[in-house]
Amino acid sequence: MRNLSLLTDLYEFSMANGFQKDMPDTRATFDIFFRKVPDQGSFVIAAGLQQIIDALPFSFTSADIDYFRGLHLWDEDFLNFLAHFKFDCHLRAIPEGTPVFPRESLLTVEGPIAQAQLLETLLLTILNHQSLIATKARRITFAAGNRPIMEFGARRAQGADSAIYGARAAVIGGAASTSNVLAGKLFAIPVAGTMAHSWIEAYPDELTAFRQWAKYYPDNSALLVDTYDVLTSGIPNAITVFKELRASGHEPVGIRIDSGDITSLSRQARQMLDEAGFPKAKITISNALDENIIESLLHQGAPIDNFGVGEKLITSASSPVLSGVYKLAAIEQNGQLIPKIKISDSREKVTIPGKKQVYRLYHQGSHEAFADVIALADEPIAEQHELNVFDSNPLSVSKIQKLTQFDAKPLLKPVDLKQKAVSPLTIQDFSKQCLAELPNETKRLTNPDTYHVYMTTKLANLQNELIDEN
Ligand SMILES: Nc1ncnc2c1ncn2[C@@H]1O[C@H](COP(=O)(O)OP(=O)(O)OP(=O)(O)O)[C@@H](O)[C@H]1O
Ligand SMILES: O=P(O)(O)OC[C@H]1O[C@H](OP(=O)(O)OP(=O)(O)O)[C@H](O)[C@@H]1O
Ligand SMILES: O=C(O)c1cccnc1
Repeated sequence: MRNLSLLTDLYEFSMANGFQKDMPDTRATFDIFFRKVPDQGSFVIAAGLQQIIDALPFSFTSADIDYFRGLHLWDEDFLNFLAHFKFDCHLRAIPEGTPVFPRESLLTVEGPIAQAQLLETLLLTILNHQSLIATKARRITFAAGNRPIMEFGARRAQGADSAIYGARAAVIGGAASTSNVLAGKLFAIPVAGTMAHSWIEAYPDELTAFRQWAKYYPDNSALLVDTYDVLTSGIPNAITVFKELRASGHEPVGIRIDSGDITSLSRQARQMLDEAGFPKAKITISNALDENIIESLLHQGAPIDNFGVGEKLITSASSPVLSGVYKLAAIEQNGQLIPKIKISDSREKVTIPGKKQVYRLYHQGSHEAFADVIALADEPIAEQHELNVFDSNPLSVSKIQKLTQFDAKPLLKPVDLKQKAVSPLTIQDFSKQCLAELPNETKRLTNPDTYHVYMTTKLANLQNELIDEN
């Protein structure tokens, strides 16, 4: 495992140095949340917690300390603190795969303020990346209906980490497999693939190339049919080889089309394969696909069985940033909890103070979620029969609402840093169950209905008091 303890911004160390001198006994609570959902969707799929767990507890080696000393920024007292501190931060997090909404804490850190501050950048880089890609993958898998998505993005990912952890996140978000072998090995994800154009180009002709492939992989014969001409060369040659395969006792897998007008090519390919006696041969499509193209292709009636999706998924190309932030919510001094707020001219940027819990609210006795509510951690929400709340969106009309006949499930759970990793496919299943609980209209790809995130009146009052005080 790599040591990522230095993967942080310099200012975190500069602040930690001052905190350690001015308030060594102060504990702090920080929240991670985001304000906007990529692609104007309504939810984000939380992902990345396992890699945060893998990176903790963090500590510094003597080589790190020597490096810090060479920066000439901090005194020996602080270097000594960095060399010897005992990690004492406690994390609570919403489990990976859960759909989460703006302003909700996905993860909270409670610990000595200097240590908790040092975690900001590392935690954000992991959660922002994986949650972004899991969310994009979920959009793409929704568009594809029940057709499997193969994640093909490694070559176009922004570097090795994005390829590896992006593949993990893509599976959490719904991809069935990855072509990325390292991700397959590291995370026990199914690996899958076809062939590249180089295979066909390397042989004297397309038919020979297909025959050679069928010889080595008689049961994995997904032939790439667009190197020369799909309809006059690729499909007829594939059909010839499929007949030979069948004669030798093997059933062909299918074809992949990677260019041209996919609707007309897949339609004609389907007809040719059916007429040749191969109605079960699958048609796989790739070529800069995303959720919009996939939705359009299926709307046009293209008979596609599988999708290979690379660059637009692994980079979340249409919306490449999830701006999760790490904000101080409270400090604890001399046994007293003091809620903290960040005020801004922009209403959207005013933070929600205090140590909090996030609840998913269900219609009583059902699995139908209708809203979330952010509460102070010590409010007994689950036991209440009636709840007065405000919309947590500072841009909505601030009107009190009375909620009744609900069941409330707390989402933030204590994180065990020793917990064993579970497979991304298991997390995908969990994610699907959580998504099934949400109202359908909030899951539309375009203009989804808002899923309300409320805050309790107690929390809203606290926020208003702190705004008035500051
Ligand atoms: N029927 C269709 N409806 C909507 N989008 C399509 C359709 N057919 C293809 N596309 C998409 O249009 C884009 C076409 O891109 P491009 O022009 O690069 O492809 P191409 O020239 O056919 O292939 P290449 O350049 O890879 O040889 C791709 O994103 C592809 O997925
Ligand atoms: O388009 P993506 O969604 O990223 O899917 C992966 C792409 O990677 C391969 O292309 P390759 O690198 O061979 O280049 P190409 O675009 O010329 O086919 C493959 O043929 C797909 O087109
Ligand atoms: O296996 C494939 O077909 C594949 C893998 C990566 C990128 N493009 C295609």
